[in-house]
Amino acid sequence: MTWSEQAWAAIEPIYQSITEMPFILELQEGTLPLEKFQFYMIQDSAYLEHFGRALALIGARADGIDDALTFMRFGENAIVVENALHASYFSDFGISGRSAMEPACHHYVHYLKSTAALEPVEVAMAAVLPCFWIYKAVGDHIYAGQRAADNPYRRWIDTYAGEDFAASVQQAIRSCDNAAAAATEVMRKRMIDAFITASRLEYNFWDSAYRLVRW
Ligand SMILES: Cc1ncc(C[n+]2csc(CCO)c2C)c(N)n1
Repeated sequence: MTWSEQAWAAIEPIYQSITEMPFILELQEGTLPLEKFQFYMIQDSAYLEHFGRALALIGARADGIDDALTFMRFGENAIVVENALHASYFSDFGISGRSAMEPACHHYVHYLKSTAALEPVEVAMAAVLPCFWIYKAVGDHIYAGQRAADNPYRRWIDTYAGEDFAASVQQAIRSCDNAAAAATEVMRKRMIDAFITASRLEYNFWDSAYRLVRW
């Protein structure tokens, strides 16, 4: 079993719970209350900026030049996506300006940034992988199950079910598998633990948006 197969098996129950969350079900049906989507978008905008910084830091710390370039490009892309959000969704969904991070976003972002800065780089790579992989799986899941033709959240769904995104996800998985193959068993276990923690934080991010959890 490859490291990534092992990692996904470890978060399968978390992924299953994510697909059953009201936020995801209602996003798929197009019935998610606007206020909850707005909360999510505002928090995601802050998330993307800091996630981009964490990715760039992992790129700077990567052992090989290929991984350095891969993660620097991921970092750039996260900020480009953030800018695109501001340019399109924010006006479409009546959101303006930047907002402070609420607890779930704050926790997730700071977990990623401290891991990127202070943990071994392979652990940091594993910590950012759920962001790619869970979004891909959730995007495909929602895309396959959507019925409402006039879903107001359709563009969001299309973003993560697209081909370009699929290629990035494969690349992120490959980088982790390569790093794991060169690592000790203890390090591989630490990578799995980081992958599980970040997956829990993904769950929390959506759950807190649904419940509008503020400080
Ligand atoms: C909380 C949260 N987690 C993951 C993503 C997904 N995501 C954001 S940027 C990016 C690729 C970076 O190059 C991916 C996969 C998100 N939007 N919000």
